[in-house]
Amino acid sequence: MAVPQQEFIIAPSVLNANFARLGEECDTVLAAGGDMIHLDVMDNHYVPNLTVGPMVCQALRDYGLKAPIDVHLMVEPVDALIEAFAKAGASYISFHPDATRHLDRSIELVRELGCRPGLVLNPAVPVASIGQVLHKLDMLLLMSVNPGFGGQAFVPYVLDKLKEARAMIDASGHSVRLEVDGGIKVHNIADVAQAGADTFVVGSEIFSADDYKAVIDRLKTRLTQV
Ligand SMILES: O=C(CO)[C@H](O)[C@H](O)COP(=O)(O)O
Repeated sequence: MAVPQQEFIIAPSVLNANFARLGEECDTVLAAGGDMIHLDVMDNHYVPNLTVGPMVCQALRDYGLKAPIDVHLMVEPVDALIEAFAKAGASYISFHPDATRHLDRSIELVRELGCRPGLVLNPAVPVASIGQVLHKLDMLLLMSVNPGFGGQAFVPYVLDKLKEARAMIDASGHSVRLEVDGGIKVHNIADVAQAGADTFVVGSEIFSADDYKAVIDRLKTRLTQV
């Protein structure tokens, strides 16, 4: 049974935000039309960069952030940080299958802790590799850059992976969001949506602009044309 196309969601990645005033940056980007905050957690081990831990997620909740927080764990191993981010107010918690020894158990852990589980596939990892656990997910995130840094160019072959993932999700009959992350811009978001994505992580395109609302309006206008 096919699942109808879900509404489009823009998830601004705060990787390129001004971390000295992160709470205000989140307020501004949400007021500008962002739907949820995407938080990139990097450990200088799974990826060659180091960002934030659960304290920052908790600080955003304490600051008053009500929007969903979409946590992308680029860490290895994952289970201890799944627990810490669940306690710190994460909404979605997504991680990479190759960062845990017990994939099914880690997915269950996210669910047991009251969060929405997601899996993240790097560009070269086949979509079919997570077929057995697709029904357990709320999110499948396809990386369209090699993870670790904002501002990289979209990897073109991920368009075909999105089509494959969309077909797999629709055929499964389960409601799984199909998120894409890396190199999403005004000029390519429509093609990426056409390929099947419904949730778009956008970092530098928004945070390098003076007017976040103008960029998000342009992204959403492109989506209305799909
Ligand atoms: O996860 C990421 C990198 O690992 C970032 O979320 C992603 O790259 C978004 O930034 P941009 O839109 O600038 O590509």
